[in-house]
Amino acid sequence: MAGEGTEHVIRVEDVYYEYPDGVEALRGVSMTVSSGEFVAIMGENGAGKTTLIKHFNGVLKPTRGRVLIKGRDTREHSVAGLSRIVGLVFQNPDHQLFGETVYDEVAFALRNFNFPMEVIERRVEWALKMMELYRYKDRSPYSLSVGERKRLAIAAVLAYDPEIIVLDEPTAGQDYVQKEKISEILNLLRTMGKTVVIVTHDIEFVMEHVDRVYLMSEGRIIASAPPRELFTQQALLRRAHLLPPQPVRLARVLFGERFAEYDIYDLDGLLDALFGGRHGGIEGI
Ligand SMILES: Nc1ncnc2c1ncn2[C@@H]1O[C@H](COP(=O)(O)OP(=O)(O)OP(=O)(O)O)[C@@H](O)[C@H]1O
Repeated sequence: MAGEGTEHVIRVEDVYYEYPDGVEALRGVSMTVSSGEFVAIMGENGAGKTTLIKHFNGVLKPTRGRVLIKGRDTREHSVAGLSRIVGLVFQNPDHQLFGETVYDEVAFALRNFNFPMEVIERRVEWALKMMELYRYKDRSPYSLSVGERKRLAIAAVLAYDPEIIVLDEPTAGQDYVQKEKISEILNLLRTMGKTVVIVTHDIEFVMEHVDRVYLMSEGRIIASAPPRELFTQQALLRRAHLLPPQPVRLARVLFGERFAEYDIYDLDGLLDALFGGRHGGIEGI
């Protein structure tokens, strides 16, 4: 986790955003993300999560308030310039497919950012292999499945190596094996010192990967806390239409009032409480 005094690479200051048709999607949002931090933004459908992250590369500019990316006010910088620092993978991968082939798709940003040819080749091959798409490199992106297209959009961002990576619903539509793959990528990004923001409804994924959760509801941030603190607070979760992780819910049923005495946030914690460490861990299940 990034320590105190670490540089805030994302700083959102009292931001309001109103869509042209009058929908007020953000209502006074303030938040920060430190360098190297992994943060999740969670909340009910329509809470404003996607609207918020679209402010990080300047696709949307605040109606009121300001967004600073590494100190740069997004209103004074181009989307292209900000995108070099912030790689954003949209919820719907089709919104960011441009290339005729899978290879071109990943090479697109690298060419735009004028990387040398040999670097482009190396990076594209690396990113496609990471996302297990290399064998499709000559195919049209539109011939891929939805899950594969999502991984292609992630590969395209990984390839040009931005400092901040923002993923909108990365695990949606991915099977168990590919979800593990995305987990591996996140672990790798952590060792590389990247800053990562994930928008997701996937509580288990959040428990595994993030340092801090910003909980949103109706265009506002209603809480900011490490996942373990947040996921035991039922009233807050209910406001954001989230359920605690299943092991936490089961532990409440099993242990009632004594629940708080145990260290239960995931399945391993529950198994420890039940069997005192005499179990094979969740891998055996
Ligand atoms: N282009 C748009 N024009 C008008 N209103 C919009 C537009 N995009 C989003 N909204 C509205 O803004 C609000 C916030 O939407 P947003 O997509 O940011 O929510 P979200 O938290 O990402 O939701 P979800 O979990 O469903 O993806 C919603 O009321 C939505 O209907």
